[in-house]
Amino acid sequence: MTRPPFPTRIRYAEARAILARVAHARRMPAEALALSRAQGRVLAADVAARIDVPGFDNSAMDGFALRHADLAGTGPVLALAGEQFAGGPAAPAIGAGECVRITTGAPLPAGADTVLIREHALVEGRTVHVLQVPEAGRHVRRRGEDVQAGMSLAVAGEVLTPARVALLAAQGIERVETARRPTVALFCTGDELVEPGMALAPGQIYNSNRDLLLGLLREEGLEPVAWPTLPDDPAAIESALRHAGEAFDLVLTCGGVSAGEKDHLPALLQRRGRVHFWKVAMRPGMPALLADGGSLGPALFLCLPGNPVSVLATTLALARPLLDGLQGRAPRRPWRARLSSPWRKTHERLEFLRGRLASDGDGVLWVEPDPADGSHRMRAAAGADALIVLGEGERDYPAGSPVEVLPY
Ligand SMILES: Nc1nc2c(c(=O)[nH]1)N[C@H]1C(S)=C(S)[C@@H](COP(=O)(O)OP(=O)(O)OC[C@H]3O[C@@H](n4cnc5c(N)ncnc54)[C@H](O)[C@@H]3O)O[C@H]1N2
Ligand code: MOO
Repeated sequence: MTRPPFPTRIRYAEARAILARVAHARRMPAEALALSRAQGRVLAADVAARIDVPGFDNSAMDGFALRHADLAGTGPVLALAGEQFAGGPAAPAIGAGECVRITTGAPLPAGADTVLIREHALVEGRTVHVLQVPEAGRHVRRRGEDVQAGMSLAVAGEVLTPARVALLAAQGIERVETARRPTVALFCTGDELVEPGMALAPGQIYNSNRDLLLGLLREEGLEPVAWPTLPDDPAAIESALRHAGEAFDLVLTCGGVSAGEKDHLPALLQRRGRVHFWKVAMRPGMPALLADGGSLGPALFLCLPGNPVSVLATTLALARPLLDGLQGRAPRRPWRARLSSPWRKTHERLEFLRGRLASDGDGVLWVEPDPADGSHRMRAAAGADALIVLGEGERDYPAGSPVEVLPY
């Protein structure tokens, strides 16, 4: 048997390295987006602060701005000299023995250095009795206390979470450079597939991978386009993939990528494209294939196996790193948990087992592996909320073993 001219039966780490290299070479271009539409995007350029925040010393509470030096002695009394509301006209500077009524966020009047909260004051006409003396500087938010102009606020590769969007909005920034999102065409293949809502003939099954893939990709913020299900017919597959290959950044297929007589994708991509790898030593998900489209078009092709749990595992373990890489996203933080039950791993490949996460009263994260580990057993995957990654090789994992988990 001649060796194929591409990596095959490779280790998962090697597949990740190839995905990273291919993604780097196909980086999405940056596009400037209105900040209000940028949530969830990957930043394509660093952002530095333009202004100090707070922009001026201001009150953290509703109450009275005063000079702390005036509070010496017992039962201090101050003269109410004016008012300073947030966004209102500036109050005059306060002099000795005076205070100014102030609201939260209002600039501290000149001369004031401390705020007395409303609840600790008794007001009689223009006189304010101080019931409880605050520490010097209390309830004052200093200019630049949170952000100083020039400091780094966000760096390329970070995802714009709502909090990061708000941080940039507080700078008056209205446009940001983000990585364009890859466009994704989605194909399910197989003569046995019937869409939900139709009647099943003998030997047919419902297409469940389409909704699984649409959901997983939408959770990544993508807007995948599902194409009609493909029959196990080489000419029909070639024609559809060529159309998608011309129009999308990524063509994602599921099914028809293994060793069967009806598995046409590997031959097609070897003939018309350039295969980066086929078959990764992982379970489930072994038959996954990555290729450049070649004469099928400029798209990248990632072909996932058809078994539903394999789709879940390969999407999280292969497609997601690829999509992250295409957008220049910084590596995600790994999650670890302890196995609630022992597990005996009896095969060589890297395992992506289904498990359910729960944290205990001590704040330790545990994961309960589901013994229903067949790659067709979607009920176990649906009852779980994480994939448990177990290293290569046979091994006994006692209860309590720390393991990496991919929550979903
Ligand atoms: N001789 C070998 N047989 C198989 C191998 C192998 O290496 N040598 N690999 C096995 C592994 S591992 C997997 S995973 C599957 C993957 O096969 P394919 O990618 O070719 O997928 P299909 O054969 O088309 O389908 C597999 C399975 O999944 C069902 N399926 C497919 N699409 C959908 C869908 N959209 N929704 C729900 N279910 C779907 C399909 O009916 C099959 O039952 O191959 C093993 N065999
Ligand atoms: O790799 Mo297959 O996905 O084990 O069932």
